[in-house]
Amino acid sequence: MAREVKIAPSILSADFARLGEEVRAVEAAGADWIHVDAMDGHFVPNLTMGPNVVSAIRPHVTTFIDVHLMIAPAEPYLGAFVNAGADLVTVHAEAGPHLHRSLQSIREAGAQAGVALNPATPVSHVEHVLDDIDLILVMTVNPGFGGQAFIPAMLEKIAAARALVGDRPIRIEADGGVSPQNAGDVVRAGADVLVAGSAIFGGDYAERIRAIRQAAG
Ligand SMILES: O=C(CO)[C@H](O)[C@H](O)COP(=O)(O)O
Ligand SMILES: [Fe+2]
Repeated sequence: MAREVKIAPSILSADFARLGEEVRAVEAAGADWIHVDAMDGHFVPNLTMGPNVVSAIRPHVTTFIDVHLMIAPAEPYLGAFVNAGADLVTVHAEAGPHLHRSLQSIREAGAQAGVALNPATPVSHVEHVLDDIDLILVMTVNPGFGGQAFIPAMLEKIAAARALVGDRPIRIEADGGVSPQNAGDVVRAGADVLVAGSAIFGGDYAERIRAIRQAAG
């Protein structure tokens, strides 16, 4: 089945002092989604943004907003991220014992639900929640920072995630170190959403998005 590949610039690498302008610019440059990385300084060793940043950027774009929560516990904040304007909220499988409950809360609040897997977490962790998710986010770096090198062993994991979902309408998102150099391999392995932060921000956004899309095939 041919899948339309979505390019999702991560605003982790944007200029935080000009976020409204930055999201408008990547939307105009051809971004399909906007990826928002929320980090809590506990689940990952970095602090970034919360629901107030999502509500601040929401009026600037019509683009689908994809929120990646690297926070534990996530449960108390799920409704706030959806109410702020997230179209999809992804929680980490490693972030707490009640993954199914978190996924139900996201959908009940009105957004699509995703599960993220750290590099060492097997895809079998989502086997029993496949009816409750819209996306599997395969971390292709260790979560916490932009600008890290893609972990090649994650190509096999993307393929395992694709095989696991079968015919279900579940997207597979690759997040971390994605660039024109590896986008082709990542899509051939089975991903259909490509997150890219450092490979897009800091240059000509349209040109960089086009290069990733072209490499994705
Ligand atoms: O979730 C993330 C880090 O935890 C980011 O989305 C990811 O790292 C994107 O940035 P880059 O493309 O620069 O790797
Ligand atoms: Fe992310």
